[in-house]
Amino acid sequence: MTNQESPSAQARPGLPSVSAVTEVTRFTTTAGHAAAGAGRLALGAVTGLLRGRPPGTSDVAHEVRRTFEHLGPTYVKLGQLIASSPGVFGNTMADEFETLLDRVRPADPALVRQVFVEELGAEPEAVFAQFDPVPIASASIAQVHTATLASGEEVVVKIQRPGIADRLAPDVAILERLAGLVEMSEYGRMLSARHVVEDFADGLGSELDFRNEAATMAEWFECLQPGPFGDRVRVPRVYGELTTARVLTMERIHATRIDDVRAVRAAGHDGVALCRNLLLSLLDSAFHGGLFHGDLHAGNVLVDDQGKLVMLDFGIVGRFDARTRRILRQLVVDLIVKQDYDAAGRAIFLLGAVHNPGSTAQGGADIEKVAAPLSATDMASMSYTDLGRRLAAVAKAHDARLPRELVLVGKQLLYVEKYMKLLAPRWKAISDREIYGYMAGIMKEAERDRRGRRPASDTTKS
Ligand SMILES: Nc1ncnc2c1ncn2[C@@H]1O[C@H](COP(=O)(O)OP(=O)(O)OP(=O)(O)O)[C@@H](O)[C@H]1O
Repeated sequence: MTNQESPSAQARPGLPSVSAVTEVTRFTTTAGHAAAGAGRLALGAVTGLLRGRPPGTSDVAHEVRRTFEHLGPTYVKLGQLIASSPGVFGNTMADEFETLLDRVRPADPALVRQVFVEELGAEPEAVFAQFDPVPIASASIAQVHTATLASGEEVVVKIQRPGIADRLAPDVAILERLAGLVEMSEYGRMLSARHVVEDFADGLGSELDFRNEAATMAEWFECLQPGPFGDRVRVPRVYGELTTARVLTMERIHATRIDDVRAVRAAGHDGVALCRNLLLSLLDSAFHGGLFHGDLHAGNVLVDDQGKLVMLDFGIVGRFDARTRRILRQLVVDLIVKQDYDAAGRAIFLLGAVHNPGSTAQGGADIEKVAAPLSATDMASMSYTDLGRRLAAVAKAHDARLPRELVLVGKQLLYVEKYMKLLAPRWKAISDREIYGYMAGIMKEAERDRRGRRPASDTTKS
């Protein structure tokens, strides 16, 4: 989209002030981004969103979505978060951004083919018995083609978008500057926007090498196997000999997206069981495996015909070392079970989130104000947006910045919240027997940690 095609930001209701847009645009131009003109509307909208004024009309949402798509992978990822968080960004935006989950405009077919040949040394038709040049899905980093092996097995071939590494570098420069602006807000400061962008940049190299993704898929699956949820999840089988830095060949999964409520119900799956399994596998991989999926948007969470969750796209993951896991276990017990908010304040301090020494004394009382009302509610009906606002106020008072991994877990909980509202709106997670049992187990481990014994279920080392 050219700038002339873009509607003027001033003319649209619900968009941020002209000065905010100009301010952000100045940064995009300084960073030398090729699409800086087209970025004005998108970044203006982001500024509006951060100020709590999301575009409310569908035509504005449509323009912003098109601009995000045009601007490339980083903005597509941001758009995927918007699509999956109607509670934060509103239904109009979430619905419009839906296509960014897996229906982004495909890249030039000749260039895609060139990537494949550079990686595997032959044309796709020479490698596979059948290869479909029209992708079945196309998202931020890659597009996905179906193929059949000579043995007859159906596979998908994930091919990296051509030239993506070159497009990401200027995006990061813009995001770094934008993060500086975002940190002027309470929310942005608490979420350590600059650290999030730094980590994002650090992680890009790894995400762009699909061999890392293949290894992480196996590691994630293995880390859940010792626990009770290992047989409720799946990852596609990877074909190592047909996988390189920019091509990932794996088993083709025939399954339903978790947010396709009608299809999930028609297949006879239990919405409560699916949400419970997703939540518990997230908690168990984080608490015990030390490795959790960091991008649970609906394009990446499928339900197979057995009712198992099939997780795709391990490009973004979070990791907790053994010490952090111990502190988190203690934090859960202090907050949810004992409601000992002073101890919770100390745990948050230990996580490195609080930078203002001496602030922990008041911390317990402040945490109580945020956490106490939660014990009377449940996860499905709780508003994470309200919770976020209350947390931001406390964080401001204590100069707290959440570690990147906690921000990432929080983002996954927003996704889980969305699926709960769709599939199990009346389910009370807090009084669910299995979740209660799981939490009781965490409590016992925290007690063992406290006595200095290493819990048997700690499956990874720090
Ligand atoms: N093994 C598979 N079987 C069937 N479909 C798949 C498989 N892997 C990926 N897909 C489809 O391709 C889409 C994009 O794949 P993937 O999420 O791995 O790409 P990406 O570019 O890394 O995406 P993202 O923007 O989420 O990071 C998925 O949402 C899914 O629809």
